Amino acid sequence: MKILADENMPYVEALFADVGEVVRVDGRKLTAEQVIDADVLLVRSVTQVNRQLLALNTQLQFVGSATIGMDHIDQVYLTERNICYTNAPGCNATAVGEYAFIAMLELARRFEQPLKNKTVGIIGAGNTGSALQKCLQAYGVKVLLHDPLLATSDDPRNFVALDELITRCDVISLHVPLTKSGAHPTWYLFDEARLASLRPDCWLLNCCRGEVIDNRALFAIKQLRDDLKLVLDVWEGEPHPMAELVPYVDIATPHIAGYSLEGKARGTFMLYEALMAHLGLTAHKSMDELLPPLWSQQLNPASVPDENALLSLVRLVYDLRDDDLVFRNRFLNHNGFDLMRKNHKHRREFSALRLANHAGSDVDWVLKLGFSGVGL
Ligand SMILES: NC(=O)c1ccc[n+]([C@@H]2O[C@H](COP(=O)([O-])OP(=O)(O)OC[C@H]3O[C@@H](n4cnc5c(N)ncnc54)[C@H](O)[C@@H]3O)[C@@H](O)[C@H]2O)c1
Ligand SMILES: O=C(O)[C@H](O)[C@H](O)COP(=O)(O)O
Repeated sequence: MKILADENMPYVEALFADVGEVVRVDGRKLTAEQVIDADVLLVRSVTQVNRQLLALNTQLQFVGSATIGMDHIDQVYLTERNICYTNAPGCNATAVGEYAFIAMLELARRFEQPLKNKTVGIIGAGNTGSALQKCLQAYGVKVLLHDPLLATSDDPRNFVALDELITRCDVISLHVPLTKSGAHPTWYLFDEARLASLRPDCWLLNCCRGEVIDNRALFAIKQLRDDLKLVLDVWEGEPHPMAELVPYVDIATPHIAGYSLEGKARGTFMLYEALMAHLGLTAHKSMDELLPPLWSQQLNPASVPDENALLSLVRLVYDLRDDDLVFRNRFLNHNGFDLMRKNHKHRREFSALRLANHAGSDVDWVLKLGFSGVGL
């Protein structure tokens, strides 16, 4: 069995080598000729899996994408061809939730506006939106949710209309899939009119797909409104972000919000489990065997963190400023965006750090954020 796998997907050999021959490929440049004799295709968000890519292949039986987003997979075509396909829902949700939370703490410090006093609106309350909600609520920040699909499901949470969320929220974080059709399309959800309606001093974060915000309109509005603060991990037209926009973005990264080692390992592992099920085999490997220990696994904090100390604590796990700096220095280089993603040193999630022997303080909320505890 020939397994074609993106070169930037970790742990493929560890999990798939005894299922078949693993061949690594550059997912962005993958051609129909390379796919001709593949039985299994393991991709990331940069590979368009469609009629054109699979034109020469008659034996493909399984496509796995180690991502949450599915906008690069032509699901109708794969169904037509009777090819089994899957993604990895939720694999990097914690990473994205923690990224957005850390980004808010960074803005709070930089602009001297405590996060604790703000109301945060989450648009799209699925896996990544809920992971952010968990962090914010653990820290005691007021959260409003907008998700028209979940609002009409049996989800017990309260949801508000989009316009109400925009009117009431100081911070807005986007967590929707990119869709162009259906009852609630998200393509340019934040167009010129919506951007213009953001509250004074609003912080806008996009960790889902670049095209959910009209980037030209965003650039135009930033010329007029210095009060808006922006965190963009995703960009319209990746891998070529709009160069003029970058200097106006307060935290800018190359689509790596989901790049925790745990998230990446979980993504590959979910595909391993799905392929084994598809082949009728038992998945006997475990994800825990894959992850190395954190450089420092245990910390004995001096006091329960206030917002500044909390930021210092989360920076131990992930210093977002490093990724922002690298992005500004390199995004205009040839192939810069993709190289930053390829060479990204995946961070760890909060759970990799254990807080120990805390002197009788209430650390419950820190644990609820996702840190582990020892002897607390
Ligand atoms: N930056 C990154 O590294 C990164 C990582 C993971 C996911 N993503 C992107 O984020 C998206 C969301 O991920 P997720 O795991 O939360 O997905 P999810 O499917 O768990 O949740 C998405 C939610 O959005 C809701 N939704 C759909 N249309 C909406 C609309 N018009 N308005 C409001 N809500 C709407 C859905 O009902 C769903 O609950 C993915 O599709 C992917 O494109 C980016
Ligand atoms: O949809 C997703 O899961 C994310 O956008 C994911 O982090 C994209 O990363 P990639 O597959 O391009 O490595």
